[in-house]
Amino acid sequence: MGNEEHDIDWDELFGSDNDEEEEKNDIKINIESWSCIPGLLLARAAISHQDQMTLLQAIADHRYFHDNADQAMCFGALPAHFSWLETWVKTKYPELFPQDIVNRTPLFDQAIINLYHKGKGIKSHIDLLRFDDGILVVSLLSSCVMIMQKEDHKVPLLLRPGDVLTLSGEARYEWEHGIEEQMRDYIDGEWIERGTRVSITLRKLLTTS
Ligand SMILES: O=C(O)CCC(=O)C(=O)O
Ligand SMILES: [Fe+2]
Repeated sequence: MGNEEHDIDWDELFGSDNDEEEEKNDIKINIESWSCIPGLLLARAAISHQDQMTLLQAIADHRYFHDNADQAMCFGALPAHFSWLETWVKTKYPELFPQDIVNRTPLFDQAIINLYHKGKGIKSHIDLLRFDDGILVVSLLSSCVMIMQKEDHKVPLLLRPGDVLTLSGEARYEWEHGIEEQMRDYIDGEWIERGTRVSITLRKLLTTS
């Protein structure tokens, strides 16, 4: 009997410090990058389901999309329901930006909340140069395919609810990003039906001194 007790693998039952290490590594494995687009990173399923719901609830409570608007903006100190994302990046996902960006304070002082009804998109563009380097996009509610484009080189990215996309350097300044107007997206041999999508884009205005 006593011997059996010694056979129990307590680490397997209750986890060990090593498991915690592995979990941390898992998070890093979930960040995708594209060698052809330096500065583009995609943290998969980075926002918990609960945090996604809390963000959506805040967006509903603050009536960002009142009067049929499909876009709203916040400037200056971000409201608490978005500003936690700054601490979240700095503490949980600092590798999403180069160090000089992640260390700046504030990391972001502008938010755009976009509502895409099914089938809607956004024209291919590079974000205005009055915004600094380092842009973060949270996807909520529905998947869609975003197209990264530089000259005739197009790279499709599947964005799912809870994914966090970051753009810096080449990805921010040299590649356009856009979302086609279509009801469904074809990617990796699969059709993915669109629904209503909400995104939160966080940026930092350039300081003009
Ligand atoms: O909705 C998105 O995923 C991107 C939004 C965007 O590119 C922008 O507002 O500049
Ligand atoms: Fe953009």
